[in-house]
Amino acid sequence: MKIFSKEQIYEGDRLTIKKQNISSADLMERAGMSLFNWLDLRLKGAPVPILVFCGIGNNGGDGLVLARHLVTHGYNVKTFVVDFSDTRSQDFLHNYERLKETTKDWPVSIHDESDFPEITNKDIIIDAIFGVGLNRPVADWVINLFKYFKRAEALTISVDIPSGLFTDRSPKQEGAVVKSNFILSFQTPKLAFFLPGTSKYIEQWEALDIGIDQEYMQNTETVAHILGKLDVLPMYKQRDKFSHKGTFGHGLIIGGSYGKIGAVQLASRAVLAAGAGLVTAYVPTCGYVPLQSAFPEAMVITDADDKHISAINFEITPTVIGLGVGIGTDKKTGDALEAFLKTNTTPLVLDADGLNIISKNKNLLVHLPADTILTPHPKELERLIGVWEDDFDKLEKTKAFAEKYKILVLIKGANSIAVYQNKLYINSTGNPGLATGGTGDVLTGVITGLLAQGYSALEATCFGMYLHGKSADLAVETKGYQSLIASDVITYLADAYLDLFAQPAPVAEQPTQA
Ligand SMILES: NC(=O)C1=CN([C@@H]2O[C@H](COP(=O)(O)OP(=O)(O)OC[C@H]3O[C@@H](n4cnc5c(N)ncnc54)[C@H](OP(=O)(O)O)[C@@H]3O)[C@@H](O)[C@H]2O)[C@@H](O)CC1
Ligand SMILES: Nc1ncnc2c1ncn2[C@@H]1O[C@H](COP(=O)(O)OP(=O)(O)O)[C@@H](O)[C@H]1O
Ligand SMILES: [K+]
Repeated sequence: MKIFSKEQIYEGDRLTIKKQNISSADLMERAGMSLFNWLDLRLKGAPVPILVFCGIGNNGGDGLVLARHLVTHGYNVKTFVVDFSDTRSQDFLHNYERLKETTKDWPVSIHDESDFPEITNKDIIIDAIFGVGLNRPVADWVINLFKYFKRAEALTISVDIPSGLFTDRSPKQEGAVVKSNFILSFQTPKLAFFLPGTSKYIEQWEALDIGIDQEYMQNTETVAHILGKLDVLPMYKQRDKFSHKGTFGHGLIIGGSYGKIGAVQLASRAVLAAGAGLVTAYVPTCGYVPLQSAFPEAMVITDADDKHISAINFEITPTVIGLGVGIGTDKKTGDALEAFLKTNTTPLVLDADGLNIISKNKNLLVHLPADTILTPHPKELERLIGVWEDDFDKLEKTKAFAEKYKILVLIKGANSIAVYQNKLYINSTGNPGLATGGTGDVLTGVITGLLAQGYSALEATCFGMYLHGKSADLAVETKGYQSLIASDVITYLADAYLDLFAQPAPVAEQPTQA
């Protein structure tokens, strides 16, 4: 699913108005109506107090349309105008008048803290104060209103975007954003919903279709995408009846050091579980017995050194190499990696200490083959690209870094983001059960295994992080968040694959009356 920028959203509105020969007020009516339908379906006329807080722009206008429909359908509504500026939008004014014509209960203006109304935890707050038009820091008294909402512990539903959230930067002040329980976002979610610094203001979101021009939606290229099942399904490669293990490539995992051989075992098992035909592990000698005993499907090549990789030499011809899991940062290993990277041309996935070694010797970056995949968690990323101001800045810096070296960077996190050719691919699967040692090693293995089968770097990364997260989502159903361990993510990969083609369960038939 595409994530449109603020400029693209405004352009979509403009084009829709033109092509469908409607007014901007008509489009606002649709937006407000879609909010009403969503609420009405759930509330079914319940007399719960609904407090609609409107700004003075078009987000506020949407709130006024919603308020009007709630009034005409007999809901218990109170409307407030948060007067943060004198410049009201045309469509706000139009709907302000319409609401006044509909009810004697006119909107109440809020100018400062003394005007804050009483709110209880039984009420519903509709937050239609700021939308995507927010372009400067919010005034202190309005931030106090956001905090007042939070203290009230009422169910809070935001229109389009939680008020206070920018579309292109993080708010400077903690608490300067409405803490939403649910966001009803027009047509497309916003990038801020998925970034670690701003996602804390969001519990759930849903995109409401307001009939923005389909051709525009389809043909417009966006920087960011959120990856769901429908996005990764077309990447899936079917197996030919006459295929054999050679068809699916040979993954080589280079890594491990004394005490960290398990990382290589996890990554190598994941290579095969993702579907590669063969896997070989390249480890220090101490890894030989544990790997051969615990994992009979793998072939093992050992380094001359017992505890650390000291030279990377092998006679096989792997399709792809996954390098770095458990490898450590011993000086010998650093030298071995440098010598290897200067001659290697095989496609590469780099993770963990493999990345940390490169961070200390950035001259090595120019030796990475094009489309090398780097899989840093945020701390590893910082060592590679330096510090950033906020998540948006981090993404810009990562884009520039990936472009400079013609590589792909997968930033791991609750919503992992792949950065490639100036585009962002945001994963939608996964859960906090993955916050346990070794799950990153499994991810490296999955991506290596997919590359081995002929998936492109972008496909292997997107499909790999989707499957990895999906596997964890399915695993927690029986393992729970706390007990999930990295090996489970490998076990449940099978279910993640099967789930790609699972049909939705049929709606249970209603028993017919005799
Ligand atoms: N075609 C349509 O009608 C549709 C519209 N849609 C809806 O429109 C929403 C965007 O509306 P919007 O552009 O009017 O901006 P909105 O977010 O309401 O802000 C209002 C104004 O406040 C100002 N301002 C900004 N920051 C400020 C600050 N810190 N403190 C004080 N003032 C500040 C700034 O104006 P400025 O003062 O800069 O001139 C800004 O313009 C979108 O989210 C969606 O809900 C949908 O219904 C689809 C169809
Ligand atoms: N809260 C979370 N929600 C979803 N995924 C998570 C969460 N925490 C961690 N992950 C995922 O788990 C993996 C952890 O990787 P990493 O930090 O490298 O761990 P390790 O080095 O122990 O293998 C990444 O794929 C990351 O995206
Ligand atoms: K809002």
